[in-house]
Amino acid sequence: MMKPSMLRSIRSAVTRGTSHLSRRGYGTEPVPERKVAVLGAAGGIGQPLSLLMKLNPLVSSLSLYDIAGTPGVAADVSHINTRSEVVGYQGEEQLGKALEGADVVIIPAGVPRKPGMTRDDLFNINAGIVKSLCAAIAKYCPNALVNMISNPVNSTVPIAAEVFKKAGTYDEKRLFGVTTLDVVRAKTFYAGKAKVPVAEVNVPVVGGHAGITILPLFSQATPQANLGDDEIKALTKRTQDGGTEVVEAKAGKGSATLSMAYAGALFADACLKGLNGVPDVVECSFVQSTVTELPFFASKVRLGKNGVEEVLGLGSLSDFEKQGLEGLKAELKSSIEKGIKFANQ
Ligand SMILES: NC(=O)c1ccc[n+]([C@@H]2O[C@H](COP(=O)([O-])OP(=O)(O)OC[C@H]3O[C@@H](n4cnc5c(N)ncnc54)[C@H](O)[C@@H]3O)[C@@H](O)[C@H]2O)c1
Ligand SMILES: O=C(O)C[C@H](O)C(=O)O
Repeated sequence: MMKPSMLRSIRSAVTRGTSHLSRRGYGTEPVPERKVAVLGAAGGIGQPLSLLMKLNPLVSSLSLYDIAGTPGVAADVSHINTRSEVVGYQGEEQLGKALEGADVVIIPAGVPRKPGMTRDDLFNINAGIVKSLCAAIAKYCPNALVNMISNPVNSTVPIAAEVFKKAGTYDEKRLFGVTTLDVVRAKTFYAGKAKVPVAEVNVPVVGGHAGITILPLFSQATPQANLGDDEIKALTKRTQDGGTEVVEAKAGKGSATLSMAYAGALFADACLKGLNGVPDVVECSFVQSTVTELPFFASKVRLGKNGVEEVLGLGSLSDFEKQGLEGLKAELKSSIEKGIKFANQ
């Protein structure tokens, strides 16, 4: 049996590793009540993400929804002695209750890739799942911030926007494609190559969330390191292929789940902090945008009480990054249009 001291050190390691998952920024103020719903909570991402949200002291109510398997996950997670009340909901007839009053809805529902597939190959199944979940969000919690994880993100976010528009609830400030895993990967790979402490590293990642549409801006990485052009090219390629690296290593058993849960928890925490009025919360996300001519684009975004407070520009790019930006536009445009067309059929 695990000793209490060991359990304490695991919990503190989790909290240290996710230092943003803390009351920092609140002083002695009471932390507001916040309901977070996870849709797809019994899945490979959903389970560890539910765990991490249960560890987040900003969450007072944790609503776990899936088409199957939620009672077990909810019972399990609910025994953890942290702030939030946990309720599991299963099946479409319970979706409304799961969503009612939610401040943040995280969506990792849908099928993952197998080796040889692209994220776009998931479109036929996941587009329908996302469409119906977003229709329910429009009905039961139209003011929630929506964190879209389900792939292909480059299309599922435009689908969500169209569903909300049709329902008359669309607010571009409240819809986010979660691209945080790209940032997490870029930071890890850069720190390894530049031999700098990973906790100090920042790298913006812009564009979208698939292959060449993922554009890490290593020219803006901090701390700066003297990496050569070939090293930057290799780091860029590894970041773009990070998802595929995991899909291949899992050899048919799905895609990134644990690192995605971590990234999803980071992003949801940033949304909660923004809602709670913590200043200067900035994360990269795929949002409605005028940064380029494309209607949706990932870039740094300042989060606030209403969701997106400001979509930040790209800053100055290296020639290599300028080329990458031009090179990604056609694919990203077509994925966005595919989502819009599907939602309006
Ligand atoms: N944005 C990113 O960076 C990123 C990273 C990793 C994975 N993903 C994507 O996240 C999705 C989920 O991946 P996973 O590994 O957790 O898959 P998984 O198959 O392990 O889990 C998916 C869960 O969704 C549930 N589900 C299916 N239809 C549903 C519906 N209508 N309502 C509610 N729940 C439903 C399933 O029952 C299952 O529990 C995939 O589309 C994957 O490509 C995105
Ligand atoms: O690669 C995938 O299919 C999952 C996810 O988008 C990832 O980047 O890991």
